Amino acid sequence: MMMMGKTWAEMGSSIAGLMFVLATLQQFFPHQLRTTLQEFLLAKLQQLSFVQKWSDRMVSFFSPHICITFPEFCGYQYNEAFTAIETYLSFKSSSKAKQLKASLVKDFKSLVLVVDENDIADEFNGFKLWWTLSVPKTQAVYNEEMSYYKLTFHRHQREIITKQYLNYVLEEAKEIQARNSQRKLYTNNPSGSWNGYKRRYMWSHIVFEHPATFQTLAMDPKKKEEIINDLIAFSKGKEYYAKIGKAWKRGYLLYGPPGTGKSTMIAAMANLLNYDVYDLELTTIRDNTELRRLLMETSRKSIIVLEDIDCSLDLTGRRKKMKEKMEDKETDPTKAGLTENEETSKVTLSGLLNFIDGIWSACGSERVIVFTTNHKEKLDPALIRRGRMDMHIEMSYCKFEAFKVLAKNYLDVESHNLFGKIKGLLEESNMVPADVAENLMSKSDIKDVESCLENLVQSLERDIKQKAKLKSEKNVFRPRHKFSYWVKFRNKIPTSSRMSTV
Ligand SMILES: Nc1ncnc2c1ncn2[C@@H]1O[C@H](COP(=O)(O)OP(=O)(O)OP(=O)(O)O)[C@@H](O)[C@H]1O
Repeated sequence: MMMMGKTWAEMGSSIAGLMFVLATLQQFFPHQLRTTLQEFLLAKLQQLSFVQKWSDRMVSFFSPHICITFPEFCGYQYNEAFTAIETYLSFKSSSKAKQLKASLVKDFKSLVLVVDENDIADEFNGFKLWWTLSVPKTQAVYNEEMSYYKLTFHRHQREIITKQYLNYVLEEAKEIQARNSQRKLYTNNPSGSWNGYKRRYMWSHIVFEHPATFQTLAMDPKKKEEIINDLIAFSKGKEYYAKIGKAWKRGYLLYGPPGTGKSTMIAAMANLLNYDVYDLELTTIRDNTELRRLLMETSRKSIIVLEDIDCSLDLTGRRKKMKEKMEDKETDPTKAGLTENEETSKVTLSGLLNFIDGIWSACGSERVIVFTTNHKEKLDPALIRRGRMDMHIEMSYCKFEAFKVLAKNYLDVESHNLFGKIKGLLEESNMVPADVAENLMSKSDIKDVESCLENLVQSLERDIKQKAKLKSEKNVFRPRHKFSYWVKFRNKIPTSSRMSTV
């Protein structure tokens, strides 16, 4: 093998040498001589490449080993086999490895050691095999090179490795992932920051640790049950979606005033389904192509969230407004108050529609898409029609059933003599769960149920008074414009009774 390596190295340098001579010839020799010499050298070069190609084939023919590679990406899509192998190797071989990395999982309860080596040996049914991790050395712009795992084994074990060992690795990885399940919260990097790096940097992530569950979510219990059932049916619906010929994904539109629990609901969904969350910031995305690439790089079993969709992108009026702004400021984006990304973002409504249910959206499955908005009426109907956003969920003001959940969460009480009064006040007021929760939070370490509930009663009473005051102010006739009011008023007075000047 050593000899073979030496021969290859020599052959490689001969080829490089010939290439150099060819390049030099072009500069210094007369045309006639140059052509003859060039033809001669090219023929030599072809002979050498031919020999090298055949020597490669001979080596692979006589080598007793077979290699399988598992790249990090297949096209634009993340290769989940890569992650599975990474998980398997990290946890399996940590007892033998000499270099380890430590990290904490599950609320600092346990320390996990993972392998930090590029060559790992493994054994299966008494056979030896080797894994090698290859990582690109450069981070060039649009680097097509990517990380991959290479598995090498003896050709006699081909059947057992391809049919049994690889399945075993995937199953083990699943189990390890379930045991140490750490869900992730991803956010897309602004175009500018990922442009110069490898594709893997399109999303950044942290461990997702939001504690909200449907149990702690304050809302009408019937509505809550309906949503839970819908989510569970979706997560078990692989065969159903295949049977009806629909991509396995579902859209939810959460709408309602601020503080009604839309973000809390998303966290509860993720915790119920055990999915990762991708928080997509539309305003930093350059164009529809980038949007599609982001989608391609999400994993299955995930919730893709577009919060405050009406604010993130005014899909109809925004570009016009920007154009006006730019014209005002003589094409200087900074003077126009636009960020660099705003200036260049070209995500369109059709791009977004394609993202949700275009042909690309079917690549990768078991995905939930959630839009949130405070103003449903502002959204383009095409964006939220049934089929795209399958379920429209109104998150509303806190009523008694929702209050009971908050009282249980915050004060550990299920009944109290103030509950009756609170029920009545909640019916009359428009207080959002966030404000109710704020009142129920103890200001000291000791949970004083009585004073928390009293606080809430007072707040509700204030809220109702304010509501009544606003209503009465609205009812008073108020001209929109003082001048027009007086013109209107004057016109109502008969001409005869108006003062006239002679
Ligand atoms: N329905 C709810 N159940 C339980 N807690 C809630 C609920 N609504 C609000 N809260 C509490 O209020 C806080 C703010 O709520 P959240 O961010 O989920 O509201 P939101 O509707 O997403 O608001 P925004 O529209 O401003 O983003 C939460 O951290 C949570 O503690």
